[in-house]
Amino acid sequence: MEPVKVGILGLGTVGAGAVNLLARNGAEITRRAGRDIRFTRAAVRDTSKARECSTADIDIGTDCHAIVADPNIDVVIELIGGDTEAFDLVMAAIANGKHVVTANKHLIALRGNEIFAAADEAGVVVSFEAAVAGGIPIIKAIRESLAANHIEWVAGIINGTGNFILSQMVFENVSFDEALADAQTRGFAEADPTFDVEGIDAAHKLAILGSIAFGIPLSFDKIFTQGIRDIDSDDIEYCAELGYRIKHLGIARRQDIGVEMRVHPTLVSEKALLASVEGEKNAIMVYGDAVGPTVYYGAGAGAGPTASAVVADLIDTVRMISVDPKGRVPHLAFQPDELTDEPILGSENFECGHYFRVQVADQIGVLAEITRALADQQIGIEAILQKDPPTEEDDARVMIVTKPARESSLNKVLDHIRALPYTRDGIVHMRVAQFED
Ligand SMILES: NC(=O)c1ccc[n+]([C@@H]2O[C@H](COP(=O)([O-])OP(=O)(O)OC[C@H]3O[C@@H](n4cnc5c(N)ncnc54)[C@H](O)[C@@H]3O)[C@@H](O)[C@H]2O)c1
Ligand SMILES: N[C@@H](CCO)C(=O)O
Ligand code: NA
Repeated sequence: MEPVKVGILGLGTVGAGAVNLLARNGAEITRRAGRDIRFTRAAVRDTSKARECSTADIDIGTDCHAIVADPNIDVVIELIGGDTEAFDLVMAAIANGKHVVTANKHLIALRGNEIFAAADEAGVVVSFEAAVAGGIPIIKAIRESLAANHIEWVAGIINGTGNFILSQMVFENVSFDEALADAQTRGFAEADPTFDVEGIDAAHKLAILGSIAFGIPLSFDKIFTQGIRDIDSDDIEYCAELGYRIKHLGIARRQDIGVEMRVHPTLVSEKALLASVEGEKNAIMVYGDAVGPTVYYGAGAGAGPTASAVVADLIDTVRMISVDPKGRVPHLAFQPDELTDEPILGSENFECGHYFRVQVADQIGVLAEITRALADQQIGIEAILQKDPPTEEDDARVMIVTKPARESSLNKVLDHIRALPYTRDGIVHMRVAQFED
């Protein structure tokens, strides 16, 4: 049989990784796919630039549009990133009847609904395993292996750069900016690293996870998103004393009234599995009603791990080229006409434990006032810690971890505390993970 001919858009970290991987494992990949796979064309910005892969057998040019229009190309791999040019190219590839593999979570999170509708219409497949948690097979796990479950929640560390920075701050005493620069040098960070530190990249990935877990359309713009920039090293210390690590998590969770979709710094019990995930590693927990909690751990970024997912998608694509489109795994796990518009809840409806730090004048009765405010809202206390602040010696810092409570109730407590005469400005609030593993 003729080899499957593949065109690659972009030969950066992931593109070069994919070329190297196919070159290294080509014979074994053919045994799995049932056909030879060849990278025949690639488009790059600068043809004179040295590449991290051999390009001897690849026809290299600068015109992505020529590749997506080439009748000799069966599959297009999009690895240029972004949601503008990449969108036009993916849509053109689909219109030309080509299957597409992409690692671009930004593109899928923002434009996936349109892309999948066009792909279904054209009878082609758009695969995106590499887009969420790089090499960890989380898309396949949720879409296929857990397909019999009612999925109740998904929670995970889904940005390697952010987790790397937090690990460096805790264990190496490195500053935020130094750790970020290190992550950039190592090739984990996005082209625009604010996507990593402000939680946007994690929100892109959570949009995809929530959609395939719950059967809802991609809803990136409704995700509550906070990054890691404002995490204070004092809170890292206090939380450690209380038995928690601060991790940046993406959480998608069902409630009776809708779906929570949130990305934020989260206190995780130091005994929980996610607490021990360090550096650029990712880990995702998925809770299905039949299977219970499951965990997926591994490299969420980098050339080799991401290429692992890209090439696996390519093999899957080759295997199903001859399959009736109606018999293929649906792009968003549920049949396209079975997606439901469940409400995505605002933060006032989040239900979880809460951590807050308040600085007060150190007077008799202050702590009693704070705990009374919590009791008035029926919020239980999990732990309390009191410390002297680094400077103002007549003040005290009080840190409280609550039992799970609706955030609107917690906000009433914080408003009450803020209005007390002895409360200083700047209450710190973070949410606490409440899942068991
Ligand atoms: N690096 C990772 O660890 C990782 C992991 C998962 C997903 N991703 C995603 O994979 C994609 C690629 O990431 P990367 O790390 O390889 O980025 P990269 O910056 O290393 O490579 C992208 C390449 O595309 C080229 N390019 C951009 N526009 C082009 C155009 N119009 N024509 C030709 N070439 C063009 C750039 O010059 C660059 O060489 C992104 O969507 C990224 O979010 C990356
Ligand atoms: N910048 C991303 C790359 C993988 O998607 C991260 O750090 O997780
Ligand atoms: Na993946």
